[in-house]
Amino acid sequence: MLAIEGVSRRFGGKAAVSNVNLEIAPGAFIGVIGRSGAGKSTLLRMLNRLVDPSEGKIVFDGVDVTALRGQALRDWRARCAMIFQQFHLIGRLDVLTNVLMGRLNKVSTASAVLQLWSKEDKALALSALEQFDIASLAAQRADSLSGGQQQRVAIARALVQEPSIILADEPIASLDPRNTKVVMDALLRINKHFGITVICNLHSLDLARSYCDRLVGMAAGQVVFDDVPAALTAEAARELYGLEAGEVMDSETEANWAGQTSPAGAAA
Ligand SMILES: Nc1ncnc2c1ncn2[C@@H]1O[C@H](COP(=O)(O)OP(=O)(O)OP(=O)(O)O)[C@@H](O)[C@H]1O
Repeated sequence: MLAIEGVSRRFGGKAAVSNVNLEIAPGAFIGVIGRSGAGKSTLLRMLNRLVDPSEGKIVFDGVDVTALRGQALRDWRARCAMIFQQFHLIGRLDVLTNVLMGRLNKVSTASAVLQLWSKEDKALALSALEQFDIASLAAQRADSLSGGQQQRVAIARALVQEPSIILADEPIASLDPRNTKVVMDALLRINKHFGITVICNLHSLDLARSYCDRLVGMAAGQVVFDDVPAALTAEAARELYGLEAGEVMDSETEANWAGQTSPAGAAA
């Protein structure tokens, strides 16, 4: 169980996240939604300690992760893998080596520096690529891949960390609709097949409703909605997004929502 207890983060005098309290059960697929600047990225970054809270605690299975230092903090970051909008691969290295970077925390410093990967690590990395139908790209330079392929490599790299949680910060923001579906399906597969908790910031409400089993809506740093997707009515979404509502839900979407009681369209 991941518990976020009274967590806030200020930058200067400005509160980016204010007194957030959430309990997240293992195996959940959570969509964090809300308008630009609502505090979604800051919340995710605090979970794996890229940003430290100004107040409050984050507790995972009884351990206060906000207090971790040194190797214990590195272990937590490996258990709480992060996927970014811009993939963060090393372009000049081949795909397999990029995935193996996810094993860095599991090997000795000497092996890591010399990139002496064991057969087992290589097999694991290849198998992760196979999960997402990109094993044939293993020897290619990462920067020769399409955006959707690069994001799948980033997801494979996260998977070989053997994480308990995957944090995805707008993972499809720079992808076209076809690659968006491929990448969201990959996250759903990780969630359903491996039981890994996924917490995903999403701009598109349709995707959030289709793929997630719980939506956390943020506004001005606070959680203002926390429920199953079917509970997010068009009216609640308009309140959440204010002037941005037109961008994230068109009139056709609103009409669909009116009669919809359960999420649809996601591939298992
Ligand atoms: N490192 C920082 N220094 C100063 N202010 C910051 C920093 N990071 C975030 N903020 C501010 O905190 C607020 C929340 O930002 P955050 O990026 O968490 O929002 P978001 O909901 O993820 O937005 P978006 O959807 O646009 O990415 C914003 O006002 C932002 O300008």
